Amino acid sequence: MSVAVLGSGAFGTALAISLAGNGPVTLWSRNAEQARHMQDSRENTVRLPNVTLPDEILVTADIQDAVASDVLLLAVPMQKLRAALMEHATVLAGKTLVACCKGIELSSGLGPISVIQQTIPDARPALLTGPSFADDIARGLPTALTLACADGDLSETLQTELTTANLRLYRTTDVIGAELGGALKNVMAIGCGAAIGAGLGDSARAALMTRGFAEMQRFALMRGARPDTLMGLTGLGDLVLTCSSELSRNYRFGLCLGRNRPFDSQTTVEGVATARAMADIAAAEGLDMPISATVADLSHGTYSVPQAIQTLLNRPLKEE
Ligand SMILES: NC(=O)C1=CN([C@@H]2O[C@H](COP(=O)(O)OP(=O)(O)OC[C@H]3O[C@@H](n4cnc5c(N)ncnc54)[C@H](O)[C@@H]3O)[C@@H](O)[C@H]2O)C=CC1
Ligand SMILES: O=C(CO)COP(=O)(O)O
Repeated sequence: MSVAVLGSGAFGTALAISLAGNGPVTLWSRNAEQARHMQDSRENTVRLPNVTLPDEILVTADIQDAVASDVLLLAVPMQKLRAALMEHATVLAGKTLVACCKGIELSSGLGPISVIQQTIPDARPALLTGPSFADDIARGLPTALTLACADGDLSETLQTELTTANLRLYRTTDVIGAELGGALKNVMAIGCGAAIGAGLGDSARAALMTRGFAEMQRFALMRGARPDTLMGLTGLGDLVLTCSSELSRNYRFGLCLGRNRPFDSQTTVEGVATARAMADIAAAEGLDMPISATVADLSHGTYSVPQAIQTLLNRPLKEE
């Protein structure tokens, strides 16, 4: 089964490198100059520097090269997924499309699988998610991920085909749970980064992770996820990783908020839009999600860090 990756950012490049151990991989970039540079220099100097691209990777800006493959991995940010799909809707029709993004689309409140279903109705959608830094994958370090697909047979095929020497895939048919585990942990990572950045300490971070996880589960159950899915790699696993490592961009964004320092606006921080989407949906559904709402206000500049702390500490006392 041949594989192509659409999107040559940090994650797309890392996945292509790992998959190259299984055979030829096509890595598609929307930027022709960048594709040429990567193909010649054998490096993604912008998003994943200091890692050599194996010879098995063809980097191209020609979408026809990519859609010749059996499976297409979509490694673009969540808020860009719909535009990317719509731009190439004709050639993506009927394809197996594996979203690799983590987030909720702000304009629709939908996750990646639903966005694929809306834009390419006859595609076969799946999702690859879970705790993994692009840098770790690219360097060949061991990583375990979740492959989610509502079609059990396709799920097994993709699990086999996309497992590599350092990527171990677990499968699930709970696509809603898998989508939300990956999306919502980014919101909590921002909150934890802000707490550490503001000097609130590790105990505060543990409280935010635990109560944040309760919000993630509440939200996921409301949207129809299976109760145990978020206990796995896509929920708890990814929450632990991103709330405790400075390799996480969401966590680093939070650190900057907590320290009242600027953050590079070119860096992908999925949790900002997802926090807003999550807080808005929760409010509409009457769901109690104080940490998510606070992170949304903090990320969008409505709250200062001291205001956020006061808001959370002054809430009425309740049972755990
Ligand atoms: N970097 C990481 O360690 C991991 C990232 N992810 C997820 O992967 C997704 C992508 O993240 P990164 O690759 O890290 O981001 P990135 O910022 O490094 O790269 C994003 C890429 O998407 C491309 N892109 C943006 N809009 C596009 C469009 N309309 N059409 C085609 N290409 C477009 C950009 O040119 C860029 O190459 C995110 O949802 C992220 O949460 C998941 C796991 C790990
Ligand atoms: O999703 C990730 C790790 O699983 C990457 O996290 P960031 O997007 O915060 O860097």
